[in-house]
Amino acid sequence: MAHIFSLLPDPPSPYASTRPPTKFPSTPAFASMNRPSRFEGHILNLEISGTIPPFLSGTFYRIQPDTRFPPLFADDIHFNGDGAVSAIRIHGGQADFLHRYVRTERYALETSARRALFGRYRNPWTDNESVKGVIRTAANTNVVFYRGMLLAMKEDGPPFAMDPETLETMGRYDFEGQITSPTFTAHPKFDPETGEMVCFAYEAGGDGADCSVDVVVWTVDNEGKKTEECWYKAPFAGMIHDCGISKNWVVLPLTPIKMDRGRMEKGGNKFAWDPEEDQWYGLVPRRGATEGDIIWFRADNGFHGHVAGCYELPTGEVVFDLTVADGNVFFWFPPDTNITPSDGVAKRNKLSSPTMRWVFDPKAKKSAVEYPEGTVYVADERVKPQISWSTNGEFSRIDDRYVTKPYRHFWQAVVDPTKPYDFAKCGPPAGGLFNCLGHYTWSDEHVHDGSTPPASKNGENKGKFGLEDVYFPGPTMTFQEPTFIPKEGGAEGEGYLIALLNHLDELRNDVVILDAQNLSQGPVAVIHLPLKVKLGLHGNWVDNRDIEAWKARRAEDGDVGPVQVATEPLPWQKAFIAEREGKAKDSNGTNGTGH
Ligand SMILES: C=Cc1ccc(O)c(OC)c1
Ligand SMILES: [Fe+2]
Repeated sequence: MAHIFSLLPDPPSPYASTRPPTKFPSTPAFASMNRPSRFEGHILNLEISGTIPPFLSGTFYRIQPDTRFPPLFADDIHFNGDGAVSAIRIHGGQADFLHRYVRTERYALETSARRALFGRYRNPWTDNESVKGVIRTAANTNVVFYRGMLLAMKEDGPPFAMDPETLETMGRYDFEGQITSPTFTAHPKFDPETGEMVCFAYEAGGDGADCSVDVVVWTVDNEGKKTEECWYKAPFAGMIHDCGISKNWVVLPLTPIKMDRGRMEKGGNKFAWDPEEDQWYGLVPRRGATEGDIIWFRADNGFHGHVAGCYELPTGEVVFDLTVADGNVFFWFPPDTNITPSDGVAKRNKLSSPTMRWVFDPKAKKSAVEYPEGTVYVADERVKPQISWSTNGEFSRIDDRYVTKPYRHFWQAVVDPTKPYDFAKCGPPAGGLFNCLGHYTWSDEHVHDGSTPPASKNGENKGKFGLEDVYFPGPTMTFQEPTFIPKEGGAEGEGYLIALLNHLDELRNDVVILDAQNLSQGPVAVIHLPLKVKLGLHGNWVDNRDIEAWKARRAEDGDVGPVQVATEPLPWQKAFIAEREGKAKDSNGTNGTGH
């Protein structure tokens, strides 16, 4: 309940215009579960209902945007908030909590100024002059355990390395100088057979804010050495948020929300939804690729969610499963014409978001098409989903030991609008009505391990394609992305599911742990947080043995040694500095030898 004083207008004051803004906007982007929390801290021994299996020993890392200063623009969006990482440590049936911001460059500068300096989401033309040339990422989308560090990542900039134990930020990470692109994905994938990390970046050609169509895909091997790098041209400057990897291929879903430099220079949005544009899928070889090896497959308009599985059929075709919504999920990036943002929210809440299976043929015929920014290699035939499972969820996760392989199980945060919702207590469901957790099991004929034929192709094949096991906790709660915890030595999908639960009435979070094979029976344990960590994006479970083993390897006398963070500005920053110095010389005339 808002305190009465917060409802009053600020009294007139002669000083009001000389100080930075002191309040967050009263928009939905800053309300309910998304009202900034802005704390850091540690809680020893959280309250628990039920019983955490005693053999679970590890940390559930999570990240959420949590804006620190009232934004420069009152219509600012959730995705522009500063990355804040939670670590829920589980050991011996007990749980502790640690929560800290990622110390990005943005964090440091805004702290010194005690105010917001960076403007709109991924639009440097809206920034304070003093931060031009600064890496502006908020590192707020994923936290990935990588070779003994925790990488906080957002797709508009490089990752930042944190200490997995203390959550102290060590600095920007450039893979020991091997990766210096301006942008880097928040969804790298790990090949469980080879230990390789396959990762990519889009808008990667220039300074990371110039709407370039350059896409790059890398592999970093099990020793941390970059072994593959290949650059491609996309048909337009859109978003490529997640990816899929099979043994030999990478799939890059290009979503029809489009950047426009002219719009950005005028202070507008980074992206606009284009309802007329296709959804595209780039298929590239994982090894030895050259620019012309990409095949861009086109399909009817749709909005990509997150990827479940990706693998190859015995015939060599590539199966790619992800949720695809039938409209603009990011309603805050409306089309340039013909729609008002409020229209957008209403429509978003009516979208359906099934899990679609696409099957791409690496031998598909393609043509080189000349685009203004370069050659794009487009498949001659359009594609359709092979099947569409009406799961109506998002944030698909699988048993990560099955990345690249035929898999059977996936889990999602699920929207079931037929279940009761207590609007009086909760108001509109911030972040979407993800009121259920779902476990889905593909039936035998849809697990193509070589023993069963694929389903009919390119049909309008909609419905259920296996078992559904769904948990609905009640009318005042929604879920965030679930993460699978494998049971040691267990078969695929045997283990637990862990997720943040939002109490929309109390504005507080719990952490639920469920038997991954039996969600509908409800949690085996609920860890109660005494506060709200907000709505976040992604998380990962890291076994304590991995944390300990890497701690030893990263010690001064360990075989790998301490993490080496970036020591030099990125190439785009060096070019920016050189250009600025050049301009300064030209304008003040001190360079007498100049041209
Ligand atoms: C789909 C999630 C998504 C995509 C782009 C982002 O910048 C982001 O920030 C939190 C989140
Ligand atoms: Fe994501």
